[in-house]
Amino acid sequence: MSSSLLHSQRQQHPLIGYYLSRKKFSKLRFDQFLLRCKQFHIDTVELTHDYFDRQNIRIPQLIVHKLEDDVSSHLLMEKICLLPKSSTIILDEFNSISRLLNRYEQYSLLNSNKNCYVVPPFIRVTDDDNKLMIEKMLINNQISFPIMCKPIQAHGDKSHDMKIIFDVQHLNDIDKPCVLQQFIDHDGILFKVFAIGQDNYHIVQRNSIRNLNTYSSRETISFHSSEVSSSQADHILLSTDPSIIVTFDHTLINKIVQTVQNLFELNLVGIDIIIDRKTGDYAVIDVNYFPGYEGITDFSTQLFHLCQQLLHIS
Ligand SMILES: Nc1ncnc2c1ncn2[C@@H]1O[C@H](COP(=O)(O)OP(=O)(O)OP(=O)(O)O)[C@@H](O)[C@H]1O
Ligand SMILES: O=P(O)(O)O[C@H]1[C@H](OP(=O)(O)O)[C@@H](OP(=O)(O)O)[C@@H](O)[C@@H](O)[C@@H]1OP(=O)(O)O
Ligand SMILES: [Mg+2]
Repeated sequence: MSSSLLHSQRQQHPLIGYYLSRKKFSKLRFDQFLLRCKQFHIDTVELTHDYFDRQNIRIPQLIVHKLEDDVSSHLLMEKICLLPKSSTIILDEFNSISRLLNRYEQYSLLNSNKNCYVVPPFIRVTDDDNKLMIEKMLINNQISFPIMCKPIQAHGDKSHDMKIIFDVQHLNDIDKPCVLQQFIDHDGILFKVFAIGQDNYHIVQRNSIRNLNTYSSRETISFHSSEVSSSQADHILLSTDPSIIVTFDHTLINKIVQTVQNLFELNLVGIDIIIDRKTGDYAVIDVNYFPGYEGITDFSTQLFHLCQQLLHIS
């Protein structure tokens, strides 16, 4: 076969572009996804901030990304936004992702369609709000202590430093801007729902913060989310009672996933759910785009199937 023919055949292969941090690449074992693409004659290319500035490049039919909040990511994002909508599918669309980047907006959107779940009551605190104003907002929104203080920004390095505040006297401990949210006792069990496209999700159970109704100290507790809800978490706040068993209703979770995915229009999404031990309500406490998928052994295969589906190839 002549080299020019080989070249033109190669041009026929679909092309997937990807942009992930080194850490994310290795945690997801993304090399296995790339290998699968190769086996199925799908070309892949790692995107760099200047990829689209180069001559004679191929435009990917699909882009898989988890862009960071840095200059390279921003430059690349600008270029991707200029691509014709009809030529490239973006996994996931920036517009969809932007709906959850601010925790207050994320919770407000969740609140707009909550027929199968609740969102623990929350308020937004800006740099301009003083203690008195915050106290008033808490009362108006029927939020009682303890409360969670979460950075307003939902993703990135500085977004996972949390605090639990136990009384009004400690309201000065909050870091603004933030969201203050009612702490819900949930028997120290968290359900992480990892979706990979529509109608394909996995439920992973993790340890979480124990019930605080009998917690005696009023001192503010600070922690990083990963200390309490990652698979390796081992924090004094975690539930240590192995006799507590929390079961969940599959049908309800199914409904929650569908509702949340439709609201945010995301393929790669993680939804964190706790069950209120007093009311039995299912509370959505966090929505993450392109999460870690830890515990999902064949993530690369499932991502590959999603790409095939989106590209209409099999
Ligand atoms: N309203 C709440 N009531 C009780 N516990 C909560 C509440 N909100 C959060 N938590 C606990 O705090 C942890 C971190 O909260 P959250 O999921 O909002 O943070 P995050 O930084 O967005 O986490 P992730 O790393 O999963 O993105 C949860 O996993 C859960 O254990
Ligand atoms: O790395 P991990 O496995 O902890 O994945 C976490 C992921 O970090 P990564 O994207 O750098 O992997 C986080 O992203 P940023 O908010 O920091 O952007 C966020 O999505 C967490 O919810 C994920 O934890 P999970 O919900 O899956 O437990
Ligand atoms: Mg989160």
